[in-house]
Amino acid sequence: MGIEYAMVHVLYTIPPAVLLTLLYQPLISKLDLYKIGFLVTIAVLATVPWDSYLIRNCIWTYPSNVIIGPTLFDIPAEELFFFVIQTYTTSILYLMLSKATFQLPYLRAEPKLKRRRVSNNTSWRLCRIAGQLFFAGAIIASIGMIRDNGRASYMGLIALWAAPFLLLLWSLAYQFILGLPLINTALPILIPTLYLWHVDTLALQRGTWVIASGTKLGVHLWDGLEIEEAVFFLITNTLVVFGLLAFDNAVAVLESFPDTFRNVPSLPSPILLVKALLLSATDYDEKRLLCIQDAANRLKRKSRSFYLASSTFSGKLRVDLLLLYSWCRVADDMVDDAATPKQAHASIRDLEDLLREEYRHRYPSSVVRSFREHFCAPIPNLSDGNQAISQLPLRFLAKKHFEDMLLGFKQDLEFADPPPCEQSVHWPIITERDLETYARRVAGTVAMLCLQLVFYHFKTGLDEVERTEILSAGARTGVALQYVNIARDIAVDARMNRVYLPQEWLKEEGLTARDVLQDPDSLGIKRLRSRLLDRAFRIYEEARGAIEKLPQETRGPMRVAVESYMEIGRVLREEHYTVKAGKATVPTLRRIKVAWRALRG
Ligand SMILES: CC(C)=CCC/C(C)=C/CC/C(C)=C/CC/C(C)=C/[C@@H]1[C@@H](COP(=O)(O)OP(=O)(O)O)[C@]1(C)CC/C=C(\C)CC/C=C(\C)CCC=C(C)C
Repeated sequence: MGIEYAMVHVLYTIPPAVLLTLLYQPLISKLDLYKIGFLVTIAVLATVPWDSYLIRNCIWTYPSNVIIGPTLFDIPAEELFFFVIQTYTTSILYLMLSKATFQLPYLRAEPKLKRRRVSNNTSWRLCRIAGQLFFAGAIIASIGMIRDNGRASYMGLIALWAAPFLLLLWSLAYQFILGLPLINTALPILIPTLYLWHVDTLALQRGTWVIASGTKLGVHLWDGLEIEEAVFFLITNTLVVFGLLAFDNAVAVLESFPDTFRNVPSLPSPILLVKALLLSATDYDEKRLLCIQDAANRLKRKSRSFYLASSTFSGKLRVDLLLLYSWCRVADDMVDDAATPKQAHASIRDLEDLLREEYRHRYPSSVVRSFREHFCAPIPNLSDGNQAISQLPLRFLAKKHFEDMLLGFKQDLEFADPPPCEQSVHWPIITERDLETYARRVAGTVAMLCLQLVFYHFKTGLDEVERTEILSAGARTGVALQYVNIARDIAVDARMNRVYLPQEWLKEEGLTARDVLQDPDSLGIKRLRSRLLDRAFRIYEEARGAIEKLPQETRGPMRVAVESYMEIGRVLREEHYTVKAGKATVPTLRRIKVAWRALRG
């Protein structure tokens, strides 16, 4: 009896597992825990028979003075623990590295057989077949190595054990394995592999475990590391990561196609996961995928705050928030970027028509699909982003919020162009009340729509009164965010002949709207900006508590969404700050710190 193998865990495998757990803990979700549990169970079940065979046939052995004693099918307890801790640590690392990636857009619909042309998707299919041939070849070669019963036996046993699993996982999840960024696929394999190569070198040198000499090739990757050991750790980490990718691929299918997979539980059963993986890529709803891809690209390009926040949301809520963002962003840009006020008004009319049509046809659920197809097809004058609305669960989103948002955009158009002379200033924001109404329309509505999505996706157990209170706190938070937005953009808005600071306030400072247009950075205006920020933070402080009444899974992400935007307000209160494209921004590291703190609550 000895503790040498146990010490390998104490010194080398447990510390990284603990460290990664502490780092990832604020982000961990129930689905992550389920995923890890699933993978660890499969890893143990798949490895025990194989490892027991190797030990019983003396292909590798453990001197009795290095292990504590208990065994299962001749496998020492320390070895069993190795399967668990390696799978666990590699899984946590994978989860950490994949958190920021929104995976759904990596699903690709493939054309049906009749329509196949040489395209990107066809070359993917060729890659899939090439991979399948490679793994099938490895199986055949491994059988030969084992039959020879010589120095390649151990290598053959590794390959025969792993290659069928790899073949299966590759065939089911090749889209994710090939398509996701290397940081999500190669890195979580390579980092633990290199680390375990180092640990293995130490263990082999000390004789903690021993490989029988007649069954190994005798090739060393470096001094002290047998090639079989190197391949073993590379393959086991690949198996874990491919397993996780297949799991995520299945979840992505379940989340992307609510028409095919209805009422998906938050922790889908293994059978459901397999069903999702078996759905042929030729049956994917291509239009929906395009809408989701388009929304994800837009968010990444347009908003650093909401992009970071979106990575903390998960599941279908994340998809719907993206789609909502996309619609709001495109609608706002259509009005702001219109060449003439006439065109801007026409855009608003188009958006009103679209809303009316979407709501009119949405209610009978049997026709949802056909209309979804209709509205995801290009509509004259409306860009792809507008199609996002056709993918939202509109039955659970009040039409009035969208209408009010458009009313807010109409208010934007009330700023005269060219700027009016001082006496005839008839711009929309005269009093603080006007400002609040405007902010409620353009941002309070966004908050209420986000919350309605939360109520749709989660069982909250809240009654009508509590929901109304939360919606109202959300709307106030939206107002606070909009005030920060206005405080940040005084100069940018002035270039568009817009002054959102209430004229009453300007008057108190002895200023006019024209002064803002001419010198948006003057001292008086800076004072008004501080006043606006004070209002924003007061409102926010009063309302933010309502987040804690939301379902537990959404509290942290909601805090991140609002906190990372309010941080812009904190930056504006400082003496010096970074400005990008004329707008104050929060430096990346600070943004991450804010998100981290918000997640911890
Ligand atoms: C995580 C995630 C993907 C969230 C998406 C949130 C979402 C749907 C945002 C839409 C934003 C948008 C483009 C709206 C159009 C009107 C508009 C411009 C509003 C201003 C947003 C600022 O965006 P940005 O800085 O990119 O705009 P410009 O460059 O100036 O054009 C707003 C400031 C409004 C944003 C308001 C919210 C996201 C509401 C936040 C409140 C909650 C989520 C509720 C919190 C809950 C409780 C209970 C307190």
